[in-house]
Amino acid sequence: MPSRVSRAATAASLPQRLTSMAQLRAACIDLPPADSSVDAPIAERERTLTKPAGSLGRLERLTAWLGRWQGRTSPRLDHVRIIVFAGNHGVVARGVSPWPASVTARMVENFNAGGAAINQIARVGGAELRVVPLMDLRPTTDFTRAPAMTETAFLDAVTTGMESVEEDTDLLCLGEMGIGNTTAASAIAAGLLGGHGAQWAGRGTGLDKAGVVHKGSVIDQALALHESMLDDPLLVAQAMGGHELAAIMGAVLAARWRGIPVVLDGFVCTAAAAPLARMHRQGLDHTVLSHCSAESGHAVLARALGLSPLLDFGLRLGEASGAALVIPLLRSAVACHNGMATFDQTRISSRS
Ligand SMILES: Cc1cc2ncn([C@H]3O[C@H](COP(=O)(O)O)[C@@H](O)[C@H]3O)c2cc1C
Ligand SMILES: O=C(O)c1cccnc1
Repeated sequence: MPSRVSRAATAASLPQRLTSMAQLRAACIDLPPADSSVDAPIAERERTLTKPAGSLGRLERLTAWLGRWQGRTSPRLDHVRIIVFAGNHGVVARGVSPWPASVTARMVENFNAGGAAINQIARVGGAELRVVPLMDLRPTTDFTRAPAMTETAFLDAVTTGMESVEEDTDLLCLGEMGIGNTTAASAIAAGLLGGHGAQWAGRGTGLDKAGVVHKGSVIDQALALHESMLDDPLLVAQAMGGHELAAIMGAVLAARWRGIPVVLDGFVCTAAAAPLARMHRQGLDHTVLSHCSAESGHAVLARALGLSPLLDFGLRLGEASGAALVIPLLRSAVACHNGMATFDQTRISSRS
């Protein structure tokens, strides 16, 4: 049975540190598949458990998903890790967020002091939380004037994301903090999927109607400036993304190579990972989407990527808060699969 051992062997072909776009491109295209040998044993055990067949609905599908990406017939959630990547955005100078860029650093302090929403939800989910600030929170270039990142800065950020994924992780929940990053996320979505800024711009942290219109026009300026890059998903991420978004992409990619299932957070996190789905049709198959964000555009983006959100709670925070919120659901799925009695162990049978 292909197991964690052979997966460790494939991980060796993911470069430790990216030094060229060609290397990154190859890692995005030549992806390891799921371990489908665990599908039959998991389905077989599911059939024997003391419940009507299929009655745990999506929980059963989540168990099967965890098993095939972990390469385990009995999926485990012993080491659940949350990473929040933080970065700043030059495009904030264009007035696209009601909050100043300095809030990014203040929120990193808040995460480290345990005072943010994600700290509370992570504790409830029994998950370890790590916060990774990118480039000492130096902002990207305003992408209405030039590419957000040089190739080197982009590859460094992707590499940091890759390096942040610890090998012994059973489930990785990803999120971000970065004032202005809903503008970057909208620009990436527009760059990858088409459409004008107005179709992708949302309220973010609380813009009014006029603010959203302005944000849409800022995105249109970026799309016009970087038009020649729009047919290359990685260049879209470099030109209009951000450091923390590139790191999320790197972490999702590294998790794929290391046999680690991933929970994506809201609109920003989904947009950050989206280039991987454009590089490879199954590029996000090892991920689930925690929720549908209230940020307009997320439902459309999720549908276009073939992701079906687990929750619809009106969340619009980021910070991996939605991703962390579904950890108890996944723990419940695994607990049922691994812990329930089988019909053979009980006196329950389908005939009287
Ligand atoms: C206090 C505070 C805490 C946050 N936690 C996440 N975000 C969220 O809001 C930001 C994106 O929204 P925009 O593009 O409108 O700036 C990101 O940092 C995101 O994680 C926050 C925003 C604020 C203000
Ligand atoms: O859905 C998100 O990721 C989101 C929405 C609003 C603000 N920050 C993040």
